[in-house]
Amino acid sequence: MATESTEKNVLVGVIGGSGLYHLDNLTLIEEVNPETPWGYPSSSIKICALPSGTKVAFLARHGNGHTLSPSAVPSRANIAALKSLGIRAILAFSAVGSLREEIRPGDFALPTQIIDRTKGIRPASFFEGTTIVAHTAFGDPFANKFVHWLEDRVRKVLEAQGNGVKLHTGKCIICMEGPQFSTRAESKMYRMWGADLINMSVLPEAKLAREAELSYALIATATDYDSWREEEGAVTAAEVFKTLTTNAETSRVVAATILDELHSAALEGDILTEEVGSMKYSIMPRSEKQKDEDREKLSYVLPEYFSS
Ligand SMILES: CSC[C@H]1O[C@H](OP(=O)(O)O)[C@H](O)[C@@H]1O
Ligand SMILES: Nc1ncnc2[nH]cnc12
Repeated sequence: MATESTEKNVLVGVIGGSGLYHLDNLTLIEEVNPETPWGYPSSSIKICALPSGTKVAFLARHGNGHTLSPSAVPSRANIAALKSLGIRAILAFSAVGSLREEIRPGDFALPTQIIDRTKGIRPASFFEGTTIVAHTAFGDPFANKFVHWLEDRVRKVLEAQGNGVKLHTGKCIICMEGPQFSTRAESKMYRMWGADLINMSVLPEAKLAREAELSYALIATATDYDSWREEEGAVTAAEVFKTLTTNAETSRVVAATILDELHSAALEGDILTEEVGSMKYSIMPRSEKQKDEDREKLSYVLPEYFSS
């Protein structure tokens, strides 16, 4: 399926979260809406050109017009559709709550760890429902080299902007089911567990990107302090919305500054090859009990292993 890729030469996909429904300074080339074996993505994917001519793909996680709740985001279709376009790296954005005093609303963070508090209602594997079993390594849930590559670049952009937005690195994000926010007790418990940030969207997105052998990193943009601060009101959507617009503007500046270089890095393959080949020993060996139709389905995301 990665055949369209080199023709289109779109190597970097951006997933926009709450508040981030488009990027700046892009010329729309075409909108595509691939039907994958897991259905259609959240919205059509916009293939756009940066001022340099470099192409990137943009997908709004909750759909255009934010019609999909976090539990209803068709993450398998999203990741499969991006892979089918030839994407190698996904830069995802997310509005998150902060579980630490020093991560202030308006700050950005690059998490390196995840705690899963989703409730098992989101399909979280391409192998689910097939006769093929795979156990994907997920100890380092984000693409280490990619995250490291982003650190200096994102920090520089934020410093140059001069609005005092800080970048926090090496943080742990907890992904809850939602759509309701956490109770105060849960919020405090997550802090005790060592979580620094909270959202409702990084899973199963990150797991599926890894299964599809795509490099995935998340820029977490803090909107609130969740509900752990004794003297303060618990988080509300109204509070989140207050910071969402400014965070989205800053995210667009970050994207506009780094996407060209990210495309070059993906082309050269130096930082974004870590995940390629990672599924080779995760998939149980071929057996006659595996159904051909399942192999065919999986060839959409992993043609390297399942194309006959
Ligand atoms: C709008 S508040 C909760 C909502 O915001 C985040 O969305 P995203 O990660 O797509 O930016 C969070 O994960 C929740 O889905
Ligand atoms: N406090 C919070 N909890 C979960 N997801 C969020 N997204 C933004 N703020 C959040």
